Amino acid sequence: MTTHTVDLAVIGSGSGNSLPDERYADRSVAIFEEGVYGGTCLNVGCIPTKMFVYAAEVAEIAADGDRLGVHSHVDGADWPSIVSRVFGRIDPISAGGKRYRVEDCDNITVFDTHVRLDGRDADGRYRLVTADDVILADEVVLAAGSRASVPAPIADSGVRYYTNVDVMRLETLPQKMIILGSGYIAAEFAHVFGALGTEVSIVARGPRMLRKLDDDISRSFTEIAQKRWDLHIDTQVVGASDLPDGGVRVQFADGEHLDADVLLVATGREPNGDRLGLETIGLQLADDGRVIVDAHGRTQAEKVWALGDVSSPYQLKHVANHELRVVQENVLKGWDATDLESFDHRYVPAAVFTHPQIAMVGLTEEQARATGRDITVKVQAYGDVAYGWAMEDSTGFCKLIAERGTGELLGAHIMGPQAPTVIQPVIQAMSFGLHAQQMARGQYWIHPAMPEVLENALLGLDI
Ligand SMILES: Cc1cc2nc3c(=O)[nH]c(=O)nc-3n(C[C@H](O)[C@H](O)[C@H](O)COP(=O)(O)OP(=O)(O)OC[C@H]3O[C@@H](n4cnc5c(N)ncnc54)[C@H](O)[C@@H]3O)c2cc1C
Ligand SMILES: NC(=O)c1ccc[n+]([C@@H]2O[C@H](COP(=O)([O-])OP(=O)(O)OC[C@H]3O[C@@H](n4cnc5c(N)ncnc54)[C@H](O)[C@@H]3O)[C@@H](O)[C@H]2O)c1
Repeated sequence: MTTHTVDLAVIGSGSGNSLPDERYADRSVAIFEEGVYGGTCLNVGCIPTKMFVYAAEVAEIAADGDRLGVHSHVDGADWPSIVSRVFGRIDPISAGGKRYRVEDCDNITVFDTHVRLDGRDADGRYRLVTADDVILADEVVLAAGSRASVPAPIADSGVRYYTNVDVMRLETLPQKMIILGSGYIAAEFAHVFGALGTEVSIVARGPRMLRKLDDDISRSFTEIAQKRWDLHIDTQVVGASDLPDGGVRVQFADGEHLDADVLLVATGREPNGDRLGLETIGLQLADDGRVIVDAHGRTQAEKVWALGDVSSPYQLKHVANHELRVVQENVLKGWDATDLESFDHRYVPAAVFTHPQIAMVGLTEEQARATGRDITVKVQAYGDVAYGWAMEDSTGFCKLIAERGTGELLGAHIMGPQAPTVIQPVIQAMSFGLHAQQMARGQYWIHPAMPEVLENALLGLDI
């Protein structure tokens, strides 16, 4: 065992990798990464999925051409070439990021291994232990992310299953895929594989897909999903077995089963705090497994900070990055500084890059009603504004929720083409306190562009 002493230890190279910027040049820093350098978003999350999503989108548009008088069709997808294009672009970014830290940053040491905490030494420094090294650190940042959670009937069955980590590197496009789960990851991969030619079955334990979203979105999306994919709702999985042809069988509680070439598990993600030895420094986890932090990113152990999926209520990259910026400032200011920066979780937006695309910010209608405030709701169809009408869109809509009287915007939920882009002005309005009337009439809206769906929704609110 070799012992090293550093000022700061960072566990996780996702958002954590960005922490030591030039202002940290006079501090010695250890970065620990047990997986691929750069973390989930870059390697197995946001970035590769959206590269596949874009390819799927191109296939969708081509397949839809005839409806508009453009004779186009999809001859099939060259899956191996898509995979090699996607990872041919991503893998060098990961390798380059690691090389930069190892070769160009004199104050930084990268340990490419699992690490866990092991109490404190006699001087109060934190002990971090790997298979070969002991690292003593004055300060620690937990940025260890989350991992796919696999339900017991699948984990215990011993079948070969895939998660976001390996499904994007399949050698061939499966003919049939079962996706277990009906949240973000299920909706995005169903779109990707379905559009590229796989027969997709989705197994949802509840009555609808995307159940955490606003009811109108969840209900409408489920109706669309039922037409596009083989959707099994209210279905409990009790086991699984390998088939002689290399496929997999998933067994349901009602005695029915489904067979496919590939099983993708997309049933939520659990924070990695349980694998960090936090009990040795007196830290307990919240009931949902998150590391508990205050508004400044401080845990209950002095000079141990946390950010991103390991501690955040939002498992989103833009939130992990925001929390990183807050903790980055705060570590420089010092644990007891009176002017620490705070996390801003007031208006966290999110998007599901499925088909049609979905985006939201603020409260759902149900949550808004539960506040007891007098609310007004407007649902504006894409097809009733010029560009949506030109596209002959028949399913898209924008739902706005505001307070009657003040016009304060409380929530926005959009399903339709470019929803994650169309929603951005509402995020801005809510973040800067712009109310519905000012937002609708205090600016021009380019005609006939898609955001007119937002303008019309604002004007339709009964304030
Ligand atoms: C398929 C998928 C698609 C997604 N798409 C989007 C999207 O479109 N938009 C969006 O906003 N979010 C998306 N997300 C969520 C987003 O990827 C995460 O919220 C974000 O990456 C979390 O960043 P992080 O830095 O907290 O953790 P991570 O990026 O997961 O980094 C943590 C790192 O810590 C390492 N680690 C953990 N424990 C240890 C240990 N004990 N020792 C050493 N190393 C350790 C891990 O190997 C990991 O690399 C997606 C997630 C998935 C799975
Ligand atoms: N576009 C994006 O921003 C994006 C994309 C993908 C993932 N993510 C992030 O990653 C997180 C994880 O994604 P996800 O889709 O795995 O989680 P999710 O929370 O969105 O959905 C989990 C799904 O699994 C189901 N489920 C949970 N336990 C189950 C069990 N035991 N048996 C059967 N079904 C079960 C739930 O009912 C739900 O449908 C998301 O919450 C999101 O924060 C974001």
